[in-house]
Amino acid sequence: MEYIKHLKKLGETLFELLSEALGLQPDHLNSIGCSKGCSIVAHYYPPCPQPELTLGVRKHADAGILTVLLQNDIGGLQVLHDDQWFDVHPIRGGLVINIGDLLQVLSNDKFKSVKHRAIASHVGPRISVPCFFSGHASLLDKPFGPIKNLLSEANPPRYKEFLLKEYLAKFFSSSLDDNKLPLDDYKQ
Ligand SMILES: O=C(O)CCC(=O)C(=O)O
Ligand SMILES: [Fe+2]
Repeated sequence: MEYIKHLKKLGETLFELLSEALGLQPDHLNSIGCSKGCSIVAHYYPPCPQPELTLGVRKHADAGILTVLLQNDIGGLQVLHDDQWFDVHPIRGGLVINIGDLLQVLSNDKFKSVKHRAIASHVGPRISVPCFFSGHASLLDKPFGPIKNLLSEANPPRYKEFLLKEYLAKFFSSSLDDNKLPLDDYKQ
């Protein structure tokens, strides 16, 4: 599909920029497989007669590395900042880029994953199409943790190394209980 081809190119460019922002060589994040493993999901939120009683998608941060989200013009996506929810107003032709938990780990907390949710609405349908970059499949079996070039005595690792397949299993079995996040087990 044409859109996927463009997404892959966009992903590579974003990871180049993010590498530079971390003070790394521009190809660093691409070279460790960050722009691979891209999966696309389509959400369809029908109009809701009682939106105050429910949510479209509950509060969460994306489990992967980076998310590129396309949405139609209905709106409903909100991000949490300083304990307040802010609407992410749709911009025609615009894409929303979200940092995921795994980029938070790779960057040793320099980049923070963003908590977000989708609220329900009387109007609709709302359609959103996130593309999740979760990394090359070969990353699944190797120890995963903050990028070593970023670490120093002044910037010690904030996470111990873990296996991605264990982390992903934890993420997908996590409950609605917000008090414990899948990454908490690896913080140090
Ligand atoms: O529908 C949206 O805008 C958000 C969907 C989402 O957060 C997700 O699929 O992870
Ligand atoms: Fe999400």
